Amino acid sequence: MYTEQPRSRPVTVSTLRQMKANGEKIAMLTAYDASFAAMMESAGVDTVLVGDSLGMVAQGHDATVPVSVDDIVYHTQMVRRGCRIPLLIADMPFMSYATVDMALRNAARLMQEGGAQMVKLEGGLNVAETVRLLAANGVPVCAHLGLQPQLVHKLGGYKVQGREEAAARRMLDDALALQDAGADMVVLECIPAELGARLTTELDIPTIGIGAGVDCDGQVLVCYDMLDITLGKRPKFSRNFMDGQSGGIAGALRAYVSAVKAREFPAPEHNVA
Ligand SMILES: Nc1nc(=O)c2c([nH]1)NC[C@@H]1CN(c3ccc(C(=O)N[C@@H](CCC(=O)O)C(=O)O)cc3)CN21
Ligand SMILES: CC(C)C(=O)C(=O)O
Ligand SMILES: [Mg+2]
Repeated sequence: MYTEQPRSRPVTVSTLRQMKANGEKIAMLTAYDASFAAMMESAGVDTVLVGDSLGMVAQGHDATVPVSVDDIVYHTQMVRRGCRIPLLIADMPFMSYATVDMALRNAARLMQEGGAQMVKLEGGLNVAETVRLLAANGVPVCAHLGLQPQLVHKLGGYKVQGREEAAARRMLDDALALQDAGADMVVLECIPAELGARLTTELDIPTIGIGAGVDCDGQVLVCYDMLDITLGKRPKFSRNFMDGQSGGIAGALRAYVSAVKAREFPAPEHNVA
């Protein structure tokens, strides 16, 4: 069991860099309201993401596409009131960074109105210039490669990415371009574990995996999946942390943090390819 003392100081971008350097795994979860955020803080979660997955698990849509900037601002405000220690990241929704001007304006809203400390956006080379301008304006940025759920209507479904060597190489180029543009972190979603390991070795910035193998610098899950309250099917890469422990939701959150820190999650059965 993870028995470190709870943190007394807020997690920053440099804390996360230091964790990568020290080989301490980063535990991230999504949160959409103050109560869950507070429980995550108590459980030792390092960083909390107000994900656009809220469009699916909270709003009941079958994609993240309908989520608006107003929605993310509203949920980020709620999460902000629940926790002070974890680094607070807000997803930029579909079409909210279609132009650099829009990206700057909407990132400003997530930080100034929502209280986010970092914004996350999906894409590779196509968003590198956007990332560069955000970074130049003091906006910490988390990139998001592999499966990009906002592209579901182009992809035709939620599928594993980077299986072929050519696609893996393109993803590596994308990741290096994003890092060069000033990204502080990158989420890797639904890719072979070997590719997650390769990207983690090649990059100086921390990698956070979701269905990307145990060798990423950290892990993230949609909290509804790990608490087994997801509407419909839970992705194969998730695990029900309510199982095998008697501490309720607080226990499940602690079990997740502990399993990530101990490299026990994800296990080979959670690998996607
Ligand atoms: N509840 C929930 N969990 C998530 O992880 C999540 C969301 N919602 N919404 C936004 C995106 C969409 N994501 C998804 C959604 C579905 C699969 C999925 O069904 N994957 C298949 C394997 C993929 C394949 O067939 O190649 C699976 O069985 O897990 C994966 C990621 C990840 N994110
Ligand atoms: C699954 C994570 C990485 C995400 O982007 C979300 O929750 O929206
Ligand atoms: Mg998202």
